[in-house]
Amino acid sequence: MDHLTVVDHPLVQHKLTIMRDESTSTGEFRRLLREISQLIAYEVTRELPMTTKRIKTPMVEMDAPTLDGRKLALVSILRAGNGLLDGMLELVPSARVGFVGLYRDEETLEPVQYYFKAPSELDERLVIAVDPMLATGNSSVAAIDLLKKQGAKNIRFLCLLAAPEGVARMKEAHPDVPIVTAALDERLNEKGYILPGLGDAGDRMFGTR
Ligand SMILES: O=P(O)(O)OC[C@H]1O[C@H](OP(=O)(O)OP(=O)(O)O)[C@H](O)[C@@H]1O
Ligand SMILES: O=c1cc[nH]c(=O)[nH]1
Ligand SMILES: [Mg+2]
Repeated sequence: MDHLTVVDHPLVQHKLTIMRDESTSTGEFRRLLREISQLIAYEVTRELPMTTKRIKTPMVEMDAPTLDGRKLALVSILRAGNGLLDGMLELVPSARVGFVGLYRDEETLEPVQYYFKAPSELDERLVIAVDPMLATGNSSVAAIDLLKKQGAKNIRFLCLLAAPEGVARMKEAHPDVPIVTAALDERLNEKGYILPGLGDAGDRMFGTR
């Protein structure tokens, strides 16, 4: 997989435009994030290993394709990652789920960790870390550091918006982790927010601030 994949599907781009619009309500924002997550999930899971199993249709027996290997692990970077997680779990209900609790210190833009819980046997699973925003990349780099420390070897990062600064930081720290996003935006502002962006994803999802 390429280091950066931008999912330019018309439905993704249409929904993203509504999410960016400041007049979109919290409920609508959350619903759209869930919908988009399923469309991006399609891309990030495209190369899952397959095998076949013998089944009987009402007509004949056949060797039918089925997913191979360990159940995949979805890891949500709290809080905003949960918006992507919910949609992906509807698509892959058997996935194991982990959580990395991080928030960005507003002054230093450094991540502050408050929680970590990962599924077992991470080294044998495809691990998909999800967070809508890749801004400086400090949070995603820290989350992936933790996942690697826990044994994860095959990791992908799924987001909604990426800034060039965050993509470069991820490429430097974790060149083995492909990024799948709905859009690559222009840049960060002086406070580390993505431009044009959509504002604070967590606040828009949960109606805080
Ligand atoms: O790439 P970075 O510069 O690290 O910024 C991105 C992080 O910022 C946001 O989280 P935030 O800290 O606002 O926490 P929240 O999800 O709890 O609102 C976002 O969901 C990412 O985790
Ligand atoms: O633009 C940004 C940057 C970081 N976190 C957000 O929620 N939005
Ligand atoms: Mg936030």
